Amino acid sequence: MPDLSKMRQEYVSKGLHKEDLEINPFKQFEKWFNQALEAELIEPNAFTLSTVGLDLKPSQRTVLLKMYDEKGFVFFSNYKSKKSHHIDENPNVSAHFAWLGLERQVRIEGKISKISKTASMKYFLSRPKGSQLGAWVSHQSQVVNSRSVLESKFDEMRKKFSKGEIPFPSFWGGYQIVPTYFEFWQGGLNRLHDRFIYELKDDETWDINRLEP
Ligand SMILES: Cc1cc2nc3c(=O)[nH]c(=O)nc-3n(C[C@H](O)[C@H](O)[C@H](O)COP(=O)(O)O)c2cc1C
Repeated sequence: MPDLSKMRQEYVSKGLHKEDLEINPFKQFEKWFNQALEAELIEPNAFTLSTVGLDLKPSQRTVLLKMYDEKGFVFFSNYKSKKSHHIDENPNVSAHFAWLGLERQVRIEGKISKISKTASMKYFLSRPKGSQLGAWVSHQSQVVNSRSVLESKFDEMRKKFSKGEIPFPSFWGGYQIVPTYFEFWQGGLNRLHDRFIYELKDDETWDINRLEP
């Protein structure tokens, strides 16, 4: 095994200052997201979604952000997957974007719910046919004996839906995370990183505070 204790990245960015922050965390997210795009980071819209079910055991997985606005952050998934079972049991989730090429991370916490069927359908219809069929094929998070089972099912579905549009699967759709908390982290020299949190207050404005690194 390589000596991991010697792996050390010095963070050299100019830091994050309170006066540079947007008052609105969605605007701050947008600013950083655009910079992640400009920096051509790999899949900047990929984030880690954490859920906790009734068994209180946390679980994480990567999903892709497909839309965001000041209402929340949207991704799509199978509504019968492990994440969905957790979400049915407990709507409190967290999202984590690691933009390491910019020495940044963003943490978001909030409540999640399904988006409307109409909005899910609209996105489903915009997907490539292969992805649409993939949604039909996968009983996401269930055990399958072999890859060939999936490939045969894919062929079966392709034949079944060869004419016209592929119908919308009722067990698939979008989720929206509505944040109550954001943290923007910027790596700093000598491990003195900059961390700013935004917490939603009762009057719908956001409290901004710096955290120790
Ligand atoms: C880069 C990347 C992007 C992914 N995007 C999604 C996604 O948008 N939606 C999704 O359901 N799964 C996505 N996955 C797969 C999930 O990480 C996960 O394997 C799957 O959703 C099942 O998770 P669960 O068993 O916890 O429900 C992605 C995986 C990777 C590595």
